[in-house]
Amino acid sequence: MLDQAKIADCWSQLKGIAVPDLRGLFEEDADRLPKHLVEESGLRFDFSKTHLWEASLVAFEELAAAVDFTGMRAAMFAGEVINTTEGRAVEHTAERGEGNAESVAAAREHQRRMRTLVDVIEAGALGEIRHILHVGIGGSALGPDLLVDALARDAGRYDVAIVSNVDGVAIEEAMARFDPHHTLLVVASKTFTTTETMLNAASAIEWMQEAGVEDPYGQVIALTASPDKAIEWGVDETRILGFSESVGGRYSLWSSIGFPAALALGWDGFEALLEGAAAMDRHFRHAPLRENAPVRAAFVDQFYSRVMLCQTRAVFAYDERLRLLPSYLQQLEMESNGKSVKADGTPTYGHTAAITWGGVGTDAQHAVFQLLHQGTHIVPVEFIAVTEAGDALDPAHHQTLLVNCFAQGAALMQGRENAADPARAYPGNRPSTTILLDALTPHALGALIAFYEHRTFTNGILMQINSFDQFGVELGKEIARSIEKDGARGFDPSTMALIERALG
Ligand SMILES: O=P(O)(O)OC[C@H]1O[C@](O)(CO)[C@@H](O)[C@@H]1O
Repeated sequence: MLDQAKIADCWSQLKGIAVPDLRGLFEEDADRLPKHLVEESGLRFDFSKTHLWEASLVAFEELAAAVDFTGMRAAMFAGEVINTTEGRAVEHTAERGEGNAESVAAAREHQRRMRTLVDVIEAGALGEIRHILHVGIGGSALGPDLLVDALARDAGRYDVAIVSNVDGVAIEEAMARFDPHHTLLVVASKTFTTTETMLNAASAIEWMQEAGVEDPYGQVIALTASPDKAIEWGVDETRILGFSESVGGRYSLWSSIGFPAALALGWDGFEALLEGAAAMDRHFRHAPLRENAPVRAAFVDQFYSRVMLCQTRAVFAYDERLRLLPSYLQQLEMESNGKSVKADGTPTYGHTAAITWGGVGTDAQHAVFQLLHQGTHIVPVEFIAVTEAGDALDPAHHQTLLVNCFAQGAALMQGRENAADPARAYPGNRPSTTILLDALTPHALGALIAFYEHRTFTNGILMQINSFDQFGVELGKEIARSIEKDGARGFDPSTMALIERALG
């Protein structure tokens, strides 16, 4: 049983600590930078431009002890049922070889089948496959999409489209591009019941049938934790790649849900991704809290969200290959921690997940950075950049990209006074974190994504939230089903009028 009075005391203590000026923090402590840097797996996490200092770190360490952070972390890796509202263990790390032995062995067996299928497809056993049409949504799309877009854009192995939206415009675009005779249809759904995915999958089958593909179901691979449902739908058992129920949707890119990435990258690339994540798992498990990147990042998140009452956090990838990272993080962070009750069902203290938003640099500089520099909201910013260029053009491109990234962090902190012309003054003292990757390899991206997963989990623990359920998405789905079934009956006048006007 946690001591709630002690936890409340920790929060009061955190709120009572003076918030120093960022510029002053550097002036007062010549060693500030090394004290607020963590290096792991070719990733450098620079937390020095945030307002945390010795007193706040000590207070967060006390909070971590009060909420039994180490106990919760050990329970996750041991495969205990920490997703209590759904009665499940949380075992995405087993996919990377870190977890209880039985779950790791089960994950390895799933991976063995996945690898075989990658080889079989490469060998042409399913015909000449040129295109991969992956249909899935949420965690069954965002992760694979990020991986393929970041790592396989030049791999040239297959042309991959990840289609999620139920709006037919989305799948039509892929259909226009692909030849149905040479397309592998990958249906990704943990539950194999999600409306959007099942509708898109059915339309893809129709598209193949209309084009005269003899056996469209012979070109289907199902990625799911519900194999019975996939069989019922028409997929042959040999082409179903399973994964465990204890791997959550938004944590599932390491499992068979990552299949299109394994195809596009090749198995070695996919394995390197898993190894990078495993390296971050070990770091998260064993590094002391002060030197632990996901933990330090969660301290920063909690500080801005609950102490400074910032409602959002912004993530800017200064690398075109990571342009999908902000949307991936939106699901990971907001679906995990956007809750109002603690794991025990009682109301939470203060804000929970910040609203994650962002974009790519340098584009965002010419759009939203005005608000970051001079607006009234304080937004903790996260910059992600990569030392090694992703392009082969004039090095000026990459140099300009990096220079701009670092300049923005400096400008946010430094500010500039201008008493004579307030419109041109910058308050400064605005926080940012910078994550710098040596190179965007599968290993490094695996480590980066695992870092975000563990940071999200740590945030959940510090807030005493169960980060692994998502009941908030259910009500809207239920109402949609009821409208489909019964039409505009029994709703408020606004909803009924909309239904009648648009749907008749
Ligand atoms: O993989 P499935 O079962 O189709 O679910 C897709 C997504 O839907 C959600 O359940 C939310 O509606 C996500 O958590 C999940 O990633």
